[in-house]
Amino acid sequence: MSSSRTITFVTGNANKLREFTAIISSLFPHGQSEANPLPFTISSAKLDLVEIQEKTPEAIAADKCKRAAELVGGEVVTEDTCLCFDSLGGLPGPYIKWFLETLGHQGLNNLLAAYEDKSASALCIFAYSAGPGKEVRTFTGRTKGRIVPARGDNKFGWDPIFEPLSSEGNTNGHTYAEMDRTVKNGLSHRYKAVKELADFLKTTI
Ligand SMILES: O=c1nc[nH]c2c1ncn2[C@H]1C[C@H](O)[C@@H](COP(=O)(O)OP(=O)(O)OP(=O)(O)O)O1
Ligand SMILES: [Mg+2]
Repeated sequence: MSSSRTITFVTGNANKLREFTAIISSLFPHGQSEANPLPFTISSAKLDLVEIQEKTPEAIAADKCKRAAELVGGEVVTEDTCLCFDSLGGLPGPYIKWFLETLGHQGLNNLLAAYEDKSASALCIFAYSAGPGKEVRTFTGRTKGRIVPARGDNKFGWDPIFEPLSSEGNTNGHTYAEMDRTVKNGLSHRYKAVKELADFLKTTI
């Protein structure tokens, strides 16, 4: 496949795009050339797509991807991130964006004040479609951790309040926000989902 193949990542979130680009490049180390390690070009479209209200994140992700393919008229990926609190039966889940915007880091901690169990998981679902009307595939990654009072740089969403379990990798007890980018990008929910996506894309080259 020539490098004219373009996959468009449709997202309104610049941080997601930055992490996705870093992670997927690391997963195609022997692509076209050192300068362009990917066997396709990643482009991005900064569109804030409507997200339907559904219980399963896969259903939300698949619907968003289907509409992205129609808008772009070609090969697309979209991504949905959930933050699931075990004590709350998985909520806020796909609605974390609005909970974070409204409550902030302290308010999210407060939601768990009544519970001893602060465990949570970060869930990432990438969805891929080859084009308008084509089947949507989803790829899921989950990293387990717990919700803590904010620590580290406040640069990306709920990173300061999510401390991955030490069993997830070389965490040093750090929150996502306290980690070097390369450490987060080696153990994150996003890394695991992009790994699945990359394994699939390798079968399409
Ligand atoms: O690794 C992450 N570390 C910290 N926070 C994160 C991460 N990944 C997503 N987030 C935040 C962004 C948004 O507040 C919510 C997910 O909502 P979500 O709809 O998937 O993202 P979005 O609307 O910002 O971008 P998009 O246009 O791709 O839907 O969690
Ligand atoms: Mg969104």
